[in-house]
Amino acid sequence: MIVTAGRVLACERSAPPEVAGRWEFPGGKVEPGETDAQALARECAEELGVRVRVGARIGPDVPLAHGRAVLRVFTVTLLNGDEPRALEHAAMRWLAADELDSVPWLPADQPIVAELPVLLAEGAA
Ligand SMILES: Nc1nc2c([nH]c(=O)n2[C@H]2C[C@H](O)[C@@H](COP(=O)(O)OP(=O)(O)OP(=O)(O)O)O2)c(=O)[nH]1
Repeated sequence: MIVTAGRVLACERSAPPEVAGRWEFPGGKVEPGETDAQALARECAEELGVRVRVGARIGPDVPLAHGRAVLRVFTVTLLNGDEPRALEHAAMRWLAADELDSVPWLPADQPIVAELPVLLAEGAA
């Protein structure tokens, strides 16, 4: 989860068809031999073209529908003034706390998104 000036970066999936058009936090699967933080930093570079420092975990681990993995979200800080670009997503938006419901999040994200207004108010980044 990337937060800048009280807004969280939401990304629209372009594929596969069953989840295209749904919104998510940038990230992806942990590869063998990677830590969670290494995987997240790699995915941020691949998907957004940014360098990041991975911070604290937020929200619960949410089991994914297929039951073989969990969704785990961390705060990350952008490094060196890097600005995210949607290299693999259909679109990207910076959402304020009162705009979180303006996009259709993936189902697994909803318990985490529900905690964001409090985290944003606390200045999580
Ligand atoms: N990155 C991300 N994935 C999410 C979120 N919510 C959610 O249900 N998912 C699911 C979608 C996918 O089934 C899985 C992440 O897989 P992915 O396809 O993004 O992973 P990846 O980048 O490694 O892709 P690939 O190499 O397997 O093609 O987690 C979310 O907020 N962010």
